[in-house]
Amino acid sequence: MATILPRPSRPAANPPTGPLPSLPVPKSRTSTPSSPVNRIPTASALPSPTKPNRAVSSSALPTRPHTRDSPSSTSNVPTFTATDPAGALPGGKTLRKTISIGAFPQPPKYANRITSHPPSPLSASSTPNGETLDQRLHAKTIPSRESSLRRTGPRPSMGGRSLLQKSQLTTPSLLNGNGDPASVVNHVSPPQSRTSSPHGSATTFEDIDTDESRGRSENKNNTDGPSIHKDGKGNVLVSVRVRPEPGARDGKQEMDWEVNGKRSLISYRGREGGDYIYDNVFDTQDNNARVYDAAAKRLVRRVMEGYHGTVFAYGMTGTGKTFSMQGTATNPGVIPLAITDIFSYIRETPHREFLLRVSYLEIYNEKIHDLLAGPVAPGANGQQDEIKLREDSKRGVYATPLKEEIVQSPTQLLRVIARGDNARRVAGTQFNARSSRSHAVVQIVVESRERVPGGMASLKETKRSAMAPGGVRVSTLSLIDLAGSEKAADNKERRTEGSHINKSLLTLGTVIARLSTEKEKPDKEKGGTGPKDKHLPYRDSKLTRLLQPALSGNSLVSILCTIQIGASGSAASQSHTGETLNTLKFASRAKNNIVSHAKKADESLGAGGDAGSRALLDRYRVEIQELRKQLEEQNRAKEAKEEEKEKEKDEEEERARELEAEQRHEEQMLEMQLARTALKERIEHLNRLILSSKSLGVNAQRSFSSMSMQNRVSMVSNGDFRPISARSSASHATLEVPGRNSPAAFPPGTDMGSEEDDSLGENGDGTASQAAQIQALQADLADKNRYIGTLEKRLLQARRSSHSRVSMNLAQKIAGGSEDGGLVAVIAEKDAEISNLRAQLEDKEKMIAALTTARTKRETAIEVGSDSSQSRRASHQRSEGSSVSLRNKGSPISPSGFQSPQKSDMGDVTRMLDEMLSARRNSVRVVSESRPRNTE
Ligand SMILES: Nc1ncnc2c1ncn2[C@@H]1O[C@H](COP(=O)(O)OP(=O)(O)OP(=O)(O)O)[C@@H](O)[C@H]1O
Repeated sequence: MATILPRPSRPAANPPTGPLPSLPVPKSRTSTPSSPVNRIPTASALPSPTKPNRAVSSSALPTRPHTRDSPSSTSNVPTFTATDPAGALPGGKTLRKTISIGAFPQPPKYANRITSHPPSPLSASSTPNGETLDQRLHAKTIPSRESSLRRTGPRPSMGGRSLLQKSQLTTPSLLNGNGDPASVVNHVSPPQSRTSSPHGSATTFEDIDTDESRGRSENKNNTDGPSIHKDGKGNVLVSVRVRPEPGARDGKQEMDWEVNGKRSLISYRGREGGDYIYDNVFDTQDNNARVYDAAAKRLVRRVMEGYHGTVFAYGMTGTGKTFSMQGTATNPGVIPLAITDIFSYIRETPHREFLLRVSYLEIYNEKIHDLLAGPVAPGANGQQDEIKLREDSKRGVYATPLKEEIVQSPTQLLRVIARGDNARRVAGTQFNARSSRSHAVVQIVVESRERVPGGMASLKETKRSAMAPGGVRVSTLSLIDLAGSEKAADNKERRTEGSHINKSLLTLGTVIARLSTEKEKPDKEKGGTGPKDKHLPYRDSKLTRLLQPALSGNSLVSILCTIQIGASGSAASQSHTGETLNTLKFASRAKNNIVSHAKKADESLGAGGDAGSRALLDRYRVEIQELRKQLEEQNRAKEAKEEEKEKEKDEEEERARELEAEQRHEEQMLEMQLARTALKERIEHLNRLILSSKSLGVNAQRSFSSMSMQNRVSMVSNGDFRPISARSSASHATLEVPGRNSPAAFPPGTDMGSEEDDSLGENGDGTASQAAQIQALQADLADKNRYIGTLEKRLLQARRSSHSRVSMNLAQKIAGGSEDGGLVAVIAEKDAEISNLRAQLEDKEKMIAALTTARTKRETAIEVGSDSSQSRRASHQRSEGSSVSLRNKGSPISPSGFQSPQKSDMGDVTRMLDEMLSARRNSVRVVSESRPRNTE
């Protein structure tokens, strides 16, 4: 009789250093097949029909009739009866600390979620016939437990225990319910199923389980059915699934076996037989959805809440491990259903944000391979990097380097896993045409954190605030499909694989068995140092090393053991029985020995430390922040650059405008210079003319004097005095004619200017003077023509240079009365000047014509005069005295024939010149008035 003593919880990562203890002999768990009656629950243990909760619990962990106080089986066939038949220690002493999966915090009640949430994104992963995964699940009718295998009539031990009603036994699930939202709503877990941690907090040692309490639990179980989990404490959820025998008729199972799903019981009445009761027993009729709902669903929920969780399938080759974990398109297994639930949970938890990453490895021949690594790159020697197992205080044991893929949808996650499945090593064996030759481990790392109210916008710049308000919670769901234990195969390769598989499974069994041994050893026996002393051979195989965190209690664990029961007398029966019993023993040991003290993962704050560096969510959040900042900086830099560019462009435009303005200014200056020069020239010229006129005034008097002499002569001769206008007698042109004094023409002592000489001519008779005047006028005319030509040329040039600009801006300038309006005025002035000069030209031409005419007439008159003088000379000789007296008086006597025409010609010319001069003066005055003063 063994006594289970209290055992302290074991740290997660504390490899034992003490000597190897001997292999466990679970005496305390041996059952006595000879007294099975005692292990069978009494009628009182049957669930009460007055407890409707039981049937609607989604947790509805199947009845676990604890029969640990029943007579034990033989030492060779340990059963679930792990307790001392004597019951608890005196005084109700706590014997061990265990946690029931049934006591895991329940998932939140989402009463309306079926109706209020959008369809699952998994709908993308529809079956070939268009069904979605959910649809498939809904369509699948969960077989009644009444269809459990019941081989024979009621055994004495089962007494009058009646079968549960179908409605009570159907395990409702939010995923595989009957599709009626109302019924789904009602199918929430009963409150008693989460007594230990109602709000999903860490499991605590309040869940201490004692033999005594177990005994009570059993009684309760017997009365309350599934509500046993209210108090019933298991440390791990262990389920056994029976694979249908190919070709076996329903109900015609091996006579030695009884599989009772309702009671979660498997009984074997053969040699070394006994009753085995687990958390769940699935018979051949149960489909994968039912298996998932009962064995993994709640664990997956807990993982989403922050617990580590491990589900693994264990069993002999060909018994349905892969079938249960992966399933088929129409009967999805634990992995796809877990994925569905993970994303459902994310949808139902809007106040948190999640990041999922997945890795997939296999342990083949004691080597770890990354199933997601893809084909090995050429040149890599045909081998992947060797993947090693490492351990740290935060992560526990982990494989590295291992590819992790971030996934965002169920479809994506399923695809990744399908990719890994394809890479997994399978081969045909004696028992399975497609036998998994490796242990396959899917790990889904779930990171989650509280959503930041107000979204990212409210996040400030610091990293710390980027983490606010809570830290990141990291938990891991490990879904493991172990390779099947098998007997030695003929094929060498299979033999090698088999030996590795068997060795690792054996180590797993040893570790689990030793957990029990260590647990049972009092501290004193172990040397008094507690858990440090125990040696658990985790390192003996990669599998146990990888499973170490789960087995040592850091994780919630659900073990699905698969068995196959052959028909009596069949070969399968013979060969399977031993393996099946081994599997059942393994399950029992695991059930009793693994102690879970799994706690909700801490929420790591900040990016420092291991946990922080692991939390991709944090890293990404920080990275997002930093990238956002970089983006903002880049935007700012870009804006600044653009502004600078704009400024440069503006400056360039400004420069171009200034240059243009400068050019325009230069042009204007040039034009003005030209105009100024022209005006200066003109002023000089006109001044010369005016001065000539003035001097003509002086000369006119002189001329007048000289002419008055003539006039006097004429007055004397004919008494007719006609004053001659000083102006009329002189042309400005005479000024430019070089003077040739003719003293003979003027009285001695008279101050005669050179112009007087000109005006009087060489001969003193005005002939030379007129010719000179004509010459001078012609020269003046040529000058003026040149001047006009120059002006016209310059004007043309100026016009050409500013034509386009002026024409463009003319209207505006005129309208705006801008300063450039002056240019127009200048042009207009120049036009006026040109027309004025033309008028002058015409005047001069007229003057020349008049002078020419006058000269002609004068010459004619002179000729006539010379003829008369000859005759006069003759008559003079005749009348000598009279003529001398006249000459002495100084009174020239003009012969009428000579004097009259000359006088008339001169009058015409003088009048003409007088008119022209006055017109000229007027025009000069106008021009000089309109000209700015500074042109001087
Ligand atoms: N519960 C079941 N219902 C129907 N078919 C099943 C069931 N379990 C297993 N099978 C079938 O049995 C065969 C072997 O199953 P599976 O490959 O899952 O076994 P296994 O335990 O994974 O074997 P191994 O360890 O060799 O990989 C498969 O063809 C599978 O479809």
